[in-house]
Amino acid sequence: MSVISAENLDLVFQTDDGPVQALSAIDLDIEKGEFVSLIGPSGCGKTTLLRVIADLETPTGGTITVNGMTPGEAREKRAYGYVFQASALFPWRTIAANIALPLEVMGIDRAERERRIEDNLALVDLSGFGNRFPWQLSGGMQQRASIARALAVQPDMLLMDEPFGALDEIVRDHLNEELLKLWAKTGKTVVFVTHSIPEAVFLSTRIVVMSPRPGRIHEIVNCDLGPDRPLDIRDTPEFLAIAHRVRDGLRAGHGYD
Ligand SMILES: Nc1ncnc2c1ncn2[C@@H]1O[C@H](COP(=O)(O)OP(=O)(O)OP(=O)(O)O)[C@@H](O)[C@H]1O
Repeated sequence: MSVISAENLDLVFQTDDGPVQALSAIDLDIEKGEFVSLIGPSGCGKTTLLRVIADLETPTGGTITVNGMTPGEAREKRAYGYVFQASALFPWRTIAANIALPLEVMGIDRAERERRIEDNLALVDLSGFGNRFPWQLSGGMQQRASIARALAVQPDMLLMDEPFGALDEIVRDHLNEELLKLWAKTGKTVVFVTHSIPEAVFLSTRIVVMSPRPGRIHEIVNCDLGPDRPLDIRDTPEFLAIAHRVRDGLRAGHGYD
């Protein structure tokens, strides 16, 4: 069974300047354990699609199921963790208390909360940083903490909206490697929004190339580089061929030429 199954999905926002068609005729199936990136120019509907999956927006046409349920039911069952572009950690709470917050809301007892905090801090290589405040950590560490927070609710799926977009190249490379390891270790399904072709090719099993006005899927590119991907795989002909194909798809979708 697909973890996410969208059929003929449409979303029109009503604005003061008239209707904006953010998504048009989206057909997409994502299987358990896949790492799928959404890539495309600004305004092509990547975030909107992620928000529809997360039940933060309601489509105006078509159907979508998440784990066989409506997005609303899946949200209630905590089927996913959401990681935003900025870490969205509460500055007045320590890292541990930030991770604990959704667990408190879920009514999970203190001992289990502490166990999950420790386990997930270890998973993102932040053991010992639980008592720090977000502002005491670097941007990359804050993003790792927000990944730990998303994982602590034990979701089947991670929805990540340009989580590393604001970080410098070297930190981003490092976090890409860490995320890949985490994905291999946990087997979670990941849906990942990015503007970066190398990031999408490095991380994904499939890349959904979107085009704007209205936001639609232009092409889906398979990325069969295998699970073992050191950073220097980016210099191999196989990697460059996939990157080339994604770039061609983005160009064609743009309608420049
Ligand atoms: N709440 C909203 N109300 C009205 N229009 C919206 C709303 N959210 C998004 N849009 C519009 O829908 C379209 C798709 O936006 P979306 O943020 O999904 O694109 P995106 O591909 O994620 O862009 P970016 O890469 O810049 O983040 C854009 O034209 C945007 O202006």
